[in-house]
Amino acid sequence: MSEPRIRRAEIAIEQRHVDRVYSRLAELRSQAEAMRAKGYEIGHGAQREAVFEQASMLFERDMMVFHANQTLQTLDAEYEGLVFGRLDQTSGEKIYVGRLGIRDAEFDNLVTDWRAPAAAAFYQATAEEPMDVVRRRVIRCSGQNVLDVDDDVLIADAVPDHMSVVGEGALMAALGRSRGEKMRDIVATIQREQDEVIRAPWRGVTEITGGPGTGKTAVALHRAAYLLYRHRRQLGGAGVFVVGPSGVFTNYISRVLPSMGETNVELRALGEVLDGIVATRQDPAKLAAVKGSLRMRKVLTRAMRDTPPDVPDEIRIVYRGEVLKLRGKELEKVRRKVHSHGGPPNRSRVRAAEALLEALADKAEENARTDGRTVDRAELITELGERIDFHRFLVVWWPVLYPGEILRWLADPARLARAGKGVLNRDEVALVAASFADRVRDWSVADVALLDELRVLTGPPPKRRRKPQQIELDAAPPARGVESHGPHRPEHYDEYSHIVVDESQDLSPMQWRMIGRRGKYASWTVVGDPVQSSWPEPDEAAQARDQAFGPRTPRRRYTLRTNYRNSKEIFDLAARVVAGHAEDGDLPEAVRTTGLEPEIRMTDTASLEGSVHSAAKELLDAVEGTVGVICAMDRVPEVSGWLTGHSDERLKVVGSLDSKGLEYDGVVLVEPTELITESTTGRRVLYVALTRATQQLTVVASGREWL
Ligand SMILES: Nc1ncnc2c1ncn2[C@@H]1O[C@H](COP(=O)(O)OP(=O)(O)OP(=O)(O)O)[C@@H](O)[C@H]1O
Repeated sequence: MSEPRIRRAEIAIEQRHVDRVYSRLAELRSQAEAMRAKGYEIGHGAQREAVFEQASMLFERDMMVFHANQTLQTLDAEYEGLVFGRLDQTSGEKIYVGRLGIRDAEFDNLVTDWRAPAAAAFYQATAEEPMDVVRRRVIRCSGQNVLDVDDDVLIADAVPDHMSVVGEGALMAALGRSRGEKMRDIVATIQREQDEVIRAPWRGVTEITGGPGTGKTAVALHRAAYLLYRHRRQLGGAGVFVVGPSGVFTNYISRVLPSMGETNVELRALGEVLDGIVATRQDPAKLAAVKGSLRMRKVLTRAMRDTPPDVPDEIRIVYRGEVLKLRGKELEKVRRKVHSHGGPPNRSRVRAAEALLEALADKAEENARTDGRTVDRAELITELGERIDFHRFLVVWWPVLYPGEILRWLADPARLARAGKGVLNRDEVALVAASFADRVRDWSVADVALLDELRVLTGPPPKRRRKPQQIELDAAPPARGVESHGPHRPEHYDEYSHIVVDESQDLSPMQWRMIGRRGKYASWTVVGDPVQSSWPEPDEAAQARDQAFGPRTPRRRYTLRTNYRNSKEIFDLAARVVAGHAEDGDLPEAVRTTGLEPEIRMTDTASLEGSVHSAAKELLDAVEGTVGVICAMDRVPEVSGWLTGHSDERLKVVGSLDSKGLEYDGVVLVEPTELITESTTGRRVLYVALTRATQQLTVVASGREWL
């Protein structure tokens, strides 16, 4: 038989199995639907029963509906590409590998979950170590239709006469396909070195390093799915937290875990870690470096303890016909004394009241001494402590402190200089104060870590009294865990069982502290590439990172070395640009060639707009998937304006720092020299930008310095 006929015959064989799987899936679906309907029936019946019985029936109803919903949700999430692999073993046995395990009515395996130990050989077997696998087959489907198959023979001598072998490499085919707006999962083509990291033990700290495009993000997300499958009891309840650099990035990766049926994972950008705030604005690099440094702890502590603006600077209170007064300096001394105990100010009002009363008693004693009188100190303290005018003064003099308010105070350079004495230099004070001066601006990403630090330093504000909540007995409570927008957790939740940090090389020390607070009991997976780091103080960040991990052991480290994203032609240019800023061993090896060299288009400033416009148009015509136009952060609004004429949804304009972790089929890189000069680690930022393209890259530049 000719190769195309063999291929068609093999596709037909797999189609028969895939048909069996989907018809079994339809059966399971209708069983789950029937269970849900039965659950609701119990609920309806319950409305007519006594309250006690009602409660237990409601519980049963909720459990049934919850399980049925969960099954339906999983079945629907895994519907696309449900079966993707097949192993033929030396024993003659065959195993189908897929997104979830499915058995037929006789409990025989139709599909084995990719995370199950029985499926490990699909990823780990090689010709050197075949693990009893004769042929490994990747099956590519669209919906329920098998489109293609690709085989690897691992034990050539063991191939029986009737066994056909087709195709040449599912990986290369997958890498060559066009990219969409959202990242795809890679379950069908995970490579051995990646699989080892995905299946590494869950305890302790697992570090994944590697150059751009080596699949670090993909591996970390698949690891989260794997850990939840294998260790659901230990990790599922408290939950997994995934932190990425920006909202654009978390949106980009948001499809991967749900496509593997995982909804019990919270995905947040660094600007969204603190509940109630969504920050997307990036401070200029120099400012972000000051705000992110550990020195800010001292600055914030002092700022919080300083006298708040607008508090009264005198107390006058009449006690038994005599006016007792404490003025500015005396009041400041009392404030200092209260803070010297170190407790959070929002928990220290009672202590503040006591200290004020003591100071007033001292004052009364001082006055009395000059007149030769005596004062009953205890009586004075009790009497004044019950007075309404004393309490009115106390609440304004020792106000509840809110983190945002304290940061806004620091717009006053004199106040910031006091808080930053010996810690920040004059330029830094001016820079930081100016950034808080603009009240209309929302918080920046770097501010979020400062707000979180202050949240802990100030302590929780006293709770407002609320009306008791009405409990509606006949309203069906939503079953926990089945909402479409992920799990509900209490505010400022810090009990995650596993934390995944992506692009960790860019976390500032203050950001490490913020994430560390949420991982007090967690094991960690930390992903990064030191060569892509835009953080200027790596040692300080490493120290803060170690503190975040705490005593967690063991620590294991994996390095991924193959760049799956960029063509060799594109990566060679990126490697040239970063040469001298990275050790050779830190750069990955790109394995795919396209024959398309990146294009460097020289232009002058006046023609820049036209050149960018036409380069973007050409790439949109040339590639099937997305096109990213990457420029310096400051230029984003301008470049977006240039391209408003392009109505193609595949086109995106993105600032250099926001391009971290993303990828496009075609990239237009605007004025590379500006990326180098916009920060102290600019050459690395340029390296990141140059490694975003999977197929074609056009650099539009008015100079050659960057080369
Ligand atoms: N085994 C694989 N099979 C198919 N595609 C893969 C595989 N490994 C990685 N890829 C693809 O390579 C690209 C790069 O992966 P990913 O974004 O995870 O890399 P990264 O190391 O996080 O890169 P960066 O550091 O540049 O952000 C993605 O499109 C990913 O789907």
